[in-house]
Amino acid sequence: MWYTLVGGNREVVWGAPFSAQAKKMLLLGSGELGKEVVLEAQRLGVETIAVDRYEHAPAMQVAHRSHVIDMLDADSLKQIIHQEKPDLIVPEIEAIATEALLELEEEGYRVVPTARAARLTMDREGIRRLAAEKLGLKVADYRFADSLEELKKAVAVLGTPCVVKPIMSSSGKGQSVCRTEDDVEACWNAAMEGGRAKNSRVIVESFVSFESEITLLTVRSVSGTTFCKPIGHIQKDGDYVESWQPHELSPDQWKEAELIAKAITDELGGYGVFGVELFVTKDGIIFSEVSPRPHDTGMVTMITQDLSEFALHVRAILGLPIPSVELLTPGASATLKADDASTNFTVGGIEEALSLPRTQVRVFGKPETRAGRRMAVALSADGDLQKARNTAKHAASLLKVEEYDHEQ
Ligand SMILES: Nc1ncnc2c1ncn2[C@@H]1O[C@H](COP(=O)(O)OP(=O)(O)OP(=O)(O)O)[C@@H](O)[C@H]1O
Ligand SMILES: NCC(=O)N[C@@H]1O[C@H](COP(=O)([O-])[O-])[C@@H](O)[C@H]1O
Ligand SMILES: [Mg+2]
Repeated sequence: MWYTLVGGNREVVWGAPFSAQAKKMLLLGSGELGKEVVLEAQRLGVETIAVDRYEHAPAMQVAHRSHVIDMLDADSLKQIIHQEKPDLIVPEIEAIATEALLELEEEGYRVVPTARAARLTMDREGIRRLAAEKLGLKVADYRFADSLEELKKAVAVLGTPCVVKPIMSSSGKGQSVCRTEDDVEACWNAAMEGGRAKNSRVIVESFVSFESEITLLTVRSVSGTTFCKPIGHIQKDGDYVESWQPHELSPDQWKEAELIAKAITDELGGYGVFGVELFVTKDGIIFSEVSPRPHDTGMVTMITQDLSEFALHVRAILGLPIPSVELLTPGASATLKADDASTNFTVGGIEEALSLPRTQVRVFGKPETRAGRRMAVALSADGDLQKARNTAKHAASLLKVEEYDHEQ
């Protein structure tokens, strides 16, 4: 190994990709968020390896190389890590055999932000018990259930409406609102069909009537803890459709939100971006969940901040300083989702969307659609936040996923 040390530390010196001195970053999960992480890592000359459960995932299309494995299988995960020997293992989704990450960390591998954080946030039970029972953060009342019978009992205790979610899922998959006791069975079935892992445990939460919901991006780096301006968002069927930054909070709300975000991220530890999801209610701020990685609603930072959440994540995990984060303009994002499953489709309307002022699009390049699958996002900036939101929504509405017609 060869190092130049000019007042820096060894960890932040690296050679060219593919060389023996390269800094190697391996992503577990290669969706739209990972794609941006890879691009930012490459800007700093890092060698990138993308891993996911299917071929041609978005981050694989921009990484130096890729592997397709079952990331829920501990042996496959360990095998690929031992083969690649990355300097950094970067979980990009929850559904990973996190017990393998704990072992790999013991062996000396660096897991971002830590293997324990990946473990605790991989299922809703770990993070919920930590937040509510260890840290005493305000959360919606909750119960866990392993069968339809247990779910019926839990709903009877919590009352309706309540929200039923598989303990391991994301982007709202398998989540449903139980409005009356007659809905319980349908909610149970939805959770069994929609969860990411073969696990029949669910969480049921009292429904929170929030005024708004926000993501507080919190960055832990060598420079300390930094908060981005709050991101407001709207979710449909448990998945985000629109986000904007900044979301106005009163000074008291801001203070409470920061305290919660600091408490949970300090507890999880390590370096990186965390997406702290909070409900803003008349009676204060309620903790919902946290991603120990960039957040989908945070894609808006690609147009609002000097350093996007992806650039921040990469800097933080590489041990580089983050002296400040600037919000350059108010802005908004809106998503394009597919209506049906297809392997033979086109994404159109890009020209029309880009004819709107201060608007950009990101087309993720996913090889297949599914009903409700996020395929692209529109980003708009404007000094007037409401205008930015309207433009982003308009741009997203112009984007279309269509079945490819051979006859045309
Ligand atoms: N207890 C609740 N009360 C009211 N709304 C809720 C509750 N839990 C979840 N929601 C709504 O559903 C959305 C998704 O829930 P949650 O974040 O728990 O799911 P997720 O599948 O982890 O989503 P993601 O992966 O996108 O963060 C929330 O942002 C919120 O809009
Ligand atoms: N809310 C979490 C989230 O947005 N995660 C992002 O979606 C991808 C999975 O998408 P897919 O289900 O379309 O493959 C993940 O890989 C990640 O980039
Ligand atoms: Mg969420």
